Amino acid sequence: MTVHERTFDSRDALAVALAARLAQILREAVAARGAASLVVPGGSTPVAVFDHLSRADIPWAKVTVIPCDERWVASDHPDSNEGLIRRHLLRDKADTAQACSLYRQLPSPADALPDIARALGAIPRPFDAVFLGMGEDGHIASLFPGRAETGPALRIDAALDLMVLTAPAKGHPRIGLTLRALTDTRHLFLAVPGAEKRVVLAQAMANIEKGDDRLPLTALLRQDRVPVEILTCI
Ligand SMILES: O=C(O)[C@H](O)[C@@H](O)[C@H](O)[C@H](O)COP(=O)(O)O
Repeated sequence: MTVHERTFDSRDALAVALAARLAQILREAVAARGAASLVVPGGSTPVAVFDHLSRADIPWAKVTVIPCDERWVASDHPDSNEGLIRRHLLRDKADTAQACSLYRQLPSPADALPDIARALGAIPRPFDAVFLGMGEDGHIASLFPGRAETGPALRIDAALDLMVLTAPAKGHPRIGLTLRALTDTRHLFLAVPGAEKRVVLAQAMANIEKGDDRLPLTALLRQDRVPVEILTCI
């Protein structure tokens, strides 16, 4: 377990710093390997980061952006994470970047799993950067506490990259990357904006010592595949 934490005075200061760090990683990745990959979260946290990052001078045509998870809706649906990426990140200087869609026009995520797994498998690994948010219930991506699907998806040694949430308590069915896939990266960033989330982060950290795995966030912090760079703000 390796965790580095930086605290910022505001959400925008956090977004500016994270966007600059991601831009540097992507630029260096393209220079070194001719291509770059970036996994990003949905929700509200990434919007300011995307807006700043979309203005960075990067060979964006060589960059592939992958949602860490997706709600089972088309990209023009307001709840779509791919739609969020296209509206806020793949514009301005970043309009030539590639988006890897985790959605297919099929009845359920399970129907599309083989095709999406094939598309994801075609992206060189490890990813260059994974950027995650967190929920106040300690979830990351679509790895929710207390859900039957989460246990197998948190096993780092499991040979699966994707997990499916079929009948969520509320909202849409989902598909998402497993902890194994989320940690198969050169750099991993976790944004934790606001006092409430910082309380949950502290609890997740404390749970490591207690061997309490109820929060998926604890499994992310405890793994030793990649250091977790945490950015927090009040
Ligand atoms: O698809 C999603 O909703 C995200 O991948 C999810 O895991 C998100 O990171 C958290 O729910 C935090 O969301 P906020 O940034 O809106 O607090």
